[in-house]
Amino acid sequence: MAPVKRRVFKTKKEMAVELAKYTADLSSKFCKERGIFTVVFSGGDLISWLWKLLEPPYIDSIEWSKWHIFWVDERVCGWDDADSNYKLAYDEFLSKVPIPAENIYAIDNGLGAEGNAELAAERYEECLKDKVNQNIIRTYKSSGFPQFDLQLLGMGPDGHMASLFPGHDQINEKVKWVTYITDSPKPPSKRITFTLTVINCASYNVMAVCDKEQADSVEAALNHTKDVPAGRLTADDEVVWFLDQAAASKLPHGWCSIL
Ligand SMILES: O=C(O)[C@H](O)[C@@H](O)[C@H](O)[C@H](O)COP(=O)(O)O
Repeated sequence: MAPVKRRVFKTKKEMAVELAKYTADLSSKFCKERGIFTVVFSGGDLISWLWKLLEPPYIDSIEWSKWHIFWVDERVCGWDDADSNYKLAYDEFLSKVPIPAENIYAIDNGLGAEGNAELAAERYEECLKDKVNQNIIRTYKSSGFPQFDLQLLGMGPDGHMASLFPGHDQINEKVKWVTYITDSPKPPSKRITFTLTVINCASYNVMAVCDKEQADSVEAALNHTKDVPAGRLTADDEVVWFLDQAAASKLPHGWCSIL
């Protein structure tokens, strides 16, 4: 199994600087190896921690035209809705980098606006299958499941990741690539989400978490003291938890290096 690493930073700023370096290094590796870099975003605070990529040297050196963007989860709404993860990423990040519009794979706008979670999940899974057939997304070994190069994830205070919530059944889905929830404890209630199998097939998984509200769940996930969805995160090559000191504050002393 891939190693699970933890990196703890004094400030969110230091974390963002290292997160940018980590992402840029992987971009350069995959662009060189395959000429394509598949990146999966989550919603929440994660997007705001990508600001360093928008500055030199990264803004000028990253091969943006080779990036392909997907979402690990999305709220079931239209693209212009204030809840939309696509809108958040577009406004704060995607509108500021030259990634071709055709390389950005958002939820179906019409189904989102209609609030049709089930069909929106099916349509997003079809989109992923299409990109596998076009060799844009790789597949994981012989499983046929999609394998993304890098997923940038966040975790809620209850230990959820993507839209896989504690005590909800979506985490047990083994066949589908994308599923849906209509009673999400975190608003809005309707969401689509990658399944755990798909999430764990990724080559590199980053879990970025800040603030003390998440500290108990960080401890539970990393020490496996309680079964929270984020505690089940693995990857093919590497999982790295990027934490600020507050989020890491419940971990045993000396367990993490403070950078
Ligand atoms: O659509 C969403 O709400 C997100 O994708 C969700 O899974 C998020 O990553 C976590 O809830 C952490 O969110 P925060 O970073 O805002 O705490």
